[in-house]
Amino acid sequence: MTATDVTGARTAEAADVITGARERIDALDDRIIGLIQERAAVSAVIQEARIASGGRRVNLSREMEVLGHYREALGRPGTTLAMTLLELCRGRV
Ligand SMILES: C=C(O[C@@H]1C=C(C(=O)O)C=C[C@H]1O)C(=O)O
Repeated sequence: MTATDVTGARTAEAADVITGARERIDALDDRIIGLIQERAAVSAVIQEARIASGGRRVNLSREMEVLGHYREALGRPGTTLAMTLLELCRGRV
């Protein structure tokens, strides 16, 4: 397969731009995944402390704050993203 095949570009110049930009996206995705894993670890500390104190794993008022934060920054899809993040961090409710 040629670079143009793989990228969908019709010229070698466009294929070069796409290949370089895809490398940056892959690096960004690795960082995003690392940040999500770090978030989940911090979230687990909070959840374990609350459960050990006799409380519940989930705190809905805090989750509303998190959802609002993402919605304000990213619009409607931000809410969907935040819901997925919450599920990754505390499991399904
Ligand atoms: C981390 C917490 O516990 C749970 C997980 C949350 C999260 O990952 O952001 C938010 C609320 C809670 O359901 C918290 O209360 O802050």
